[in-house]
Amino acid sequence: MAKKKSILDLMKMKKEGEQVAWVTAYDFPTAMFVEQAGMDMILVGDSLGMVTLGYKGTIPVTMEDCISHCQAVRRGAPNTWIIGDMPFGSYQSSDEQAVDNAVRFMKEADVDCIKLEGGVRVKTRIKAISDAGIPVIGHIGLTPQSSGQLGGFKAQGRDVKNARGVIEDALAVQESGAFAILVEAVPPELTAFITQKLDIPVYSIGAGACDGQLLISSDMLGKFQAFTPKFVKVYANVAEVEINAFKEYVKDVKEGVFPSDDYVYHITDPIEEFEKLFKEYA
Ligand SMILES: Nc1nc(=O)c2c([nH]1)NC[C@@H]1CN(c3ccc(C(=O)N[C@@H](CCC(=O)O)C(=O)O)cc3)CN21
Ligand SMILES: CC(C)C(=O)C(=O)O
Ligand SMILES: [Mg+2]
Repeated sequence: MAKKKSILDLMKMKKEGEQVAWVTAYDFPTAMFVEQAGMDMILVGDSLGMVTLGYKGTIPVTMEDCISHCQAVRRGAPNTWIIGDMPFGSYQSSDEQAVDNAVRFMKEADVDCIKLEGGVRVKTRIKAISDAGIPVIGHIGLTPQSSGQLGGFKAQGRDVKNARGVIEDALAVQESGAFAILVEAVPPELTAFITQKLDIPVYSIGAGACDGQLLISSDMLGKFQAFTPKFVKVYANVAEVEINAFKEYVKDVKEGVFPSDDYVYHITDPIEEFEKLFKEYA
């Protein structure tokens, strides 16, 4: 089994040009499979609200939801770098609130670092959490928790005015002490510029080439049916596999094909003894 990565390994990978591959996971079995596949990191995204709980967005997700999913993922992937995703409302009020909740992720869920959304406007939050000794990943570009302000889940930085804002956010994240940054849904030209401008690793979800790539596991496995962002490469159709299996089971049950003799427990006393017992109670 591969040794769990440290922050130094991630820095070294950037320096040596080795790409970092990561996905989201939300539950114990997926975490096990991801670790067995040799993934570099796992994000327990607040996207769990959409892909495992069925919410329309990430706003309703609570600290308790995140902690409980992080715990399940840690049990499944004890040797993988795990990122806890701070949910909406867990760092918006104050630096103190942000530190308290980041500490909860570390103490209660044994994550390796936390991620939070925003650039310029969360500078003091990133600094406060970093100063508490907790590694922080920034998250800029399309920030789903503020999709209301962005007018929906819309790609960012496509015009020069908006791209300036993304660059300012990237600089703010690095200055504040984050050890890495995730850029979501911006054009590859902008990501490339940010990657050569910053010293810290730059990772992408839907933002083209840089130091590593993230995808939502449910999207790449074909398990999320509400929508599929343009940037998702679909590697499997797990929904189809599951639906077909459930259909077959329904058919077997209705037709009395299941359970056949292979799927029952056999008696250990002679049948005559059982018949006597049944007669006694008949
Ligand atoms: N399952 C899942 N996968 C994701 O990648 C994901 C989530 N959920 N939830 C939170 C955010 C939202 N994501 C998205 C969603 C849509 C686009 C997208 O391609 N938007 C279109 C516009 C759609 C519209 O017209 O509103 C675009 O061109 O920007 C990008 C990222 C990424 N994140
Ligand atoms: C969309 C990604 C980057 C995320 O933050 C999540 O999965 O919650
Ligand atoms: Mg998130």
